[in-house]
Amino acid sequence: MSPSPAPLRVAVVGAGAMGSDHVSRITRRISGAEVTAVVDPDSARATAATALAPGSQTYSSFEEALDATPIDAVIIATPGFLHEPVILPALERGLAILSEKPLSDTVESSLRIIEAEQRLDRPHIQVGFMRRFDRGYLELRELVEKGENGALLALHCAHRNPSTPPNYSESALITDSVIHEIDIVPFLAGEPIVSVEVKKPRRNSLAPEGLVEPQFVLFETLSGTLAIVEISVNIQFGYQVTTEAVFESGVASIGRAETIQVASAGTLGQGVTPSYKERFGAAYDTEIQRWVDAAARGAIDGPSAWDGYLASVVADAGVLAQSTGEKVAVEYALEKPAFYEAGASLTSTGA
Ligand SMILES: NC(=O)C1=CN([C@@H]2O[C@H](COP(=O)(O)OP(=O)(O)OC[C@H]3O[C@@H](n4cnc5c(N)ncnc54)[C@H](O)[C@@H]3O)[C@@H](O)[C@H]2O)C=CC1
Ligand SMILES: O=C1[C@@H](O)[C@H](O)[C@@H](O)[C@H](O)[C@H]1O
Repeated sequence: MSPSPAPLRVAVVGAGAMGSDHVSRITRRISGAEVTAVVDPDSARATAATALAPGSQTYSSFEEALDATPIDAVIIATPGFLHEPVILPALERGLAILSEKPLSDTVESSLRIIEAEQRLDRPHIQVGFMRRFDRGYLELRELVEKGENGALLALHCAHRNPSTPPNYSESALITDSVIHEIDIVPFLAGEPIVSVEVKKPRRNSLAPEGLVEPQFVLFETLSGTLAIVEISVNIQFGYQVTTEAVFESGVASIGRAETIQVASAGTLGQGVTPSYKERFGAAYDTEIQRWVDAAARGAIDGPSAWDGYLASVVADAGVLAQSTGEKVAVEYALEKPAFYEAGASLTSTGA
């Protein structure tokens, strides 16, 4: 029997909500990888996360970790505007990279990242659009592809968070939250988003002062499928992400039955997941396992930096639509480079 390959040595950069969740995931549920470095300038957070991964060390910067210990791969879980300063040195060293969504906070930064990546021999960056690994979304996409119910006409999407973290701004509704629908709508429809419009109903008085939400974001795809997204981020009751798809001869819905339904004492009840960690727990596990397995063979297996770039272009248009109230056309300045075509089983969105 040949010996099993050495585990992938992973640095997790950013040990907040998502980073510490990934540390725990890799340690407990993922095979073929181990967390060897946790990077966070907040030493209490770094220390708490290393406690989840026996043998890992804390570092206050990515550079310090790179100098101190061998690293094969990096998970980037800092706020979006801090992804590029980690991605660029990681690319220079040829590391496998899992960047949490968004790829970066601006189109310009996303462009710099894809330019730098294309200097390498193949894609190294996978973006954390985990919905592409969620069973419900995958089944819905299969239904669209089979075409048995006719063409996909429309998507009703609800994206509901119980509350917002500090410093959550109006543009974050698009760049931090709806960015998931910006990725998943083309994934389901098989074609790119071409316009975006934002409408604002009566404001939720439970939202922090100055935050105007909920909002309704209307996307149109190339052949005219409409996706309407309700984004509510202080809805209190729990975390809920649902989609109803309207076909020519049928409807399909996902996301309403993540927990057991109980009929008792004259009521029919069902729990609601408290956060994204429970709602998408299985999807994150699959995403990270497939990223690790792909890294071992020198590949990615999921949304690429190109998908991250496309999402940043749509998000930009969405933020403009928030302020103008007008329909904004999405202009993609680049054609998809051949570099991003090869071996990308989950990356094709037709753009
Ligand atoms: N895929 C998903 O469903 C989710 C993805 N995310 C994404 O994960 C990323 C992190 O978000 P959260 O964990 O919610 O944020 P967070 O605020 O909880 O954690 C961010 C951490 O980064 C650390 N940090 C700041 N500067 C740093 C630096 N230079 N080097 C290393 N660490 C640094 C902070 O001290 C903090 O501990 C974001 O990109 C976010 O969009 C977040 C939640 C869910
Ligand atoms: O990515 C996530 C958060 O950053 C974002 O703030 C939430 O709105 C999303 O539901 C969650 O999946």
